Amino acid sequence: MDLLRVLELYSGIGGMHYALKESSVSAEVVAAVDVNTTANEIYKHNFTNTPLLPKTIEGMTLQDFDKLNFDMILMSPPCQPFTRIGLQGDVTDPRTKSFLYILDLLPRLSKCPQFVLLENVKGFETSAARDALLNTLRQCDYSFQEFLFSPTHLGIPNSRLRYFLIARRPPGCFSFQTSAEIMEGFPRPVSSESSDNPAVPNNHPTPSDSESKSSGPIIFKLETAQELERKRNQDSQETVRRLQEFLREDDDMDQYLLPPKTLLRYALLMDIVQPSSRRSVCFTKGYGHYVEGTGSVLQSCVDVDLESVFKSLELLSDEDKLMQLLRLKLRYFTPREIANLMGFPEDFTFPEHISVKQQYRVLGNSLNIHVVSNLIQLMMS
Ligand SMILES: C[S@@+](CC[C@H](N)C(=O)[O-])C[C@H]1O[C@@H](n2cnc3c(N)ncnc32)[C@H](O)[C@@H]1O
Repeated sequence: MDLLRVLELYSGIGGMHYALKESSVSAEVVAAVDVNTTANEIYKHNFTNTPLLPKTIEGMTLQDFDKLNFDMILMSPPCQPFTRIGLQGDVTDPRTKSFLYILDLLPRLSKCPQFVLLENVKGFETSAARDALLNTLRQCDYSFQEFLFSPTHLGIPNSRLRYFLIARRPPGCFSFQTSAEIMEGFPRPVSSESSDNPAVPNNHPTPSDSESKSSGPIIFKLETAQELERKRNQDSQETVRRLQEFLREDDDMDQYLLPPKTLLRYALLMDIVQPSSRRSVCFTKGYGHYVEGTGSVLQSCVDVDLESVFKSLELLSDEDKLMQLLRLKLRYFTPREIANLMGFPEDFTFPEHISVKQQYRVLGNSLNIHVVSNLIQLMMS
C-alpha cells in the first residue's frame, strides 16, 4: 500500500509527527513547515530525514503546495489570537494571517487532501477563524467533528484542555455519527450506537480542567474549601495515573529547585503537587521563568505536611517563612518530565546547546501526543 502523504504545518518540535508515528498509520511526512529557528533545530535533530521548510506558510505559493501532493494536513496554528488571557484579536491578529491564507488556498488546490486535523486552544471554538474554517470545509465537501479534550481524559495526570477538529472528505466516511455539538469524549462506532447521543462517556472520569478561582473563605495558601476539595477529588481518581510514573531525575537536580526569592514572592500562588498526585496544571511556555499559572511545581520532600507549612506562614518574618518553605524542597518539573507527560517518546531529545528555558518554551507550545494519536486513528477508522 502507498504511504499516506502528510503535510505538517506549524510543525514546531514535531508533536504532530510523533502523534502520527504513534497512531501506526502508514504515512510519511512529506514536508514540515515552521519559521521558528529553535523549534526547527529541534525538529531536524529528531527527524533528520523529513524535509523541513524553514519559512512562513504565506511565503509558499499554490504551486509549492500542489507539488507536495499531500493527502493529509496536520496543523496547530498560533493560539495567542484566541486565548482567554490574550487580547483575542482573532482574525484581525496578524498571527492568524497564515491560517486564513491556508483556508483561501484549500479550495484552489489541484487535489484537496482527504484528511485534516487541527489543534488549538479552548476559545478557538467561539472565534471567527473557526467559522471561516467550517465554511471552507463545507465548501470543499468535508465531514468534520470538533472536540474539547484534555490528556486527563486518557488517564494522564496533566490538564491541557484543547480544541481539536478532524475532517475527512470522500472517498470513505467517518466510522462514527458526527454531531454539531463539540464532543468531550470519544464517539462510539456507528454499529454499537444505542442512544441518540453519539458521544461515549469518558472511560476515565475527568478531573475538572477549570483552574478558575472560586469565592469563599481561604483555608490555607489562598485556596478556598471548594478548591481544595476539587484537588482532593482529582487525586482520588484511580483511573488517572500518578505523577511519579512520569518523573525522571537529571544529574543536576539542584538547578530545578525554586530559588528563595521566588519562594518568598510566589509561594501562595503556586500550584503544588506531590509525586503521588494524579493531577498537574497545564505547562505553558513561560514555565520555569514565570511562576503563576504556567504549570505545577513538585514537592520533592514528601515527609513534610503542606498544610502545616502554609497554615500561619503570613505571620512569620521573611527569614522564618523561607525556612518553612525550604522544608518542602519545591522544584520545577524537568523538561524531560514535561515531555513524558505530553507523550514524547524516550528517543525524543534536545540538541545539547538548547537551554532549559528554550526547552520549556517549545514544549509549552506543543501538544499532547497521545490525544492527537487517538484522534488520527479516529479520523482514519
Ligand atoms: C502552537 S505552535 C505549534 C507547535 C507544534 N505543533 C509542536 O508540536 O511543537 C505554532 C508554531 O507555528 C509557527 N508559526 C507561526 N506563524 C507561522 C507562519 N506564518 N508560518 C510558519 N510557521 C509559523 C511558530 O513558530 C510555532 O512553532
